[in-house]
Amino acid sequence: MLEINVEKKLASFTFTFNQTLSCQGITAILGVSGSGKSTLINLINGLLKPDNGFIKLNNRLLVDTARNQFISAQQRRIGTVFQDPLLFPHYKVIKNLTYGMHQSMQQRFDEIVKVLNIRHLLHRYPAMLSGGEKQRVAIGRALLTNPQLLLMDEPLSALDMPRKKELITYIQHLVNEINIPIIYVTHNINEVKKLASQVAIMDQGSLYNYGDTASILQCDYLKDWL
Ligand SMILES: Nc1ncnc2c1ncn2[C@@H]1O[C@H](COP(=O)(O)OP(=O)(O)OP(=O)(O)O)[C@@H](O)[C@H]1O
Repeated sequence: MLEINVEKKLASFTFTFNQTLSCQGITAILGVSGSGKSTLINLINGLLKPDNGFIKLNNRLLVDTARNQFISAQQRRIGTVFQDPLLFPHYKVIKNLTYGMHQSMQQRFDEIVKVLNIRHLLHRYPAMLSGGEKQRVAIGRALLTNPQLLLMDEPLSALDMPRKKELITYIQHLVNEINIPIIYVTHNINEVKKLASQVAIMDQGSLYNYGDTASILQCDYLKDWL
């Protein structure tokens, strides 16, 4: 469970978000460009500090401005997968995967490599991978840090349509087989339909609506998106 009650002044508005996310399966954060989706992700993973408020993950305080408490990004036990996979170019895939691996994940290495279908890539350098393969390695690297929560910020946006479809299948496997809660940022409603159990709609820096996918897809706001 992720409890969020934060404010942050941005260039064109003050970002506000006050909602507890159950984090069962995949929670999509949906909104147009500039609505504050990445700001939310970066407040959760500790790359940004709120001006006011708190965030708690499974009852663990990550930040609380009233108590002057701020847990660093490295200590949050949250993995983030960005639009750009950002692998170390001079390390082979295997070293990219094991670089920040948590000790407890050694016995799950094979399982994660299998789910993401990256075993045949382990001894290649990132330059020898396609965009979709790089993104699968980036997801594997994030999972091997043993996070309690995985954040994905538009992970498909740099990929062509066949690769998008392929990666969606792998993300679905993660939820079923690795059993990790995922917060998934997108402005693509088809990705929401395929992946998400819950959806939060962001609009001009505020939470517009939050609920299970079937009911949120009915809301007036999304009429023009369908
Ligand atoms: N560090 C910052 N300081 C001030 N303003 C910011 C900062 N980061 C983003 N903004 C502004 O805040 C607003 C929300 O940006 P954000 O990147 O969170 O939106 P987004 O929904 O993720 O957009 P996109 O889909 O284009 O990535 C934008 O108007 C942006 O210009």
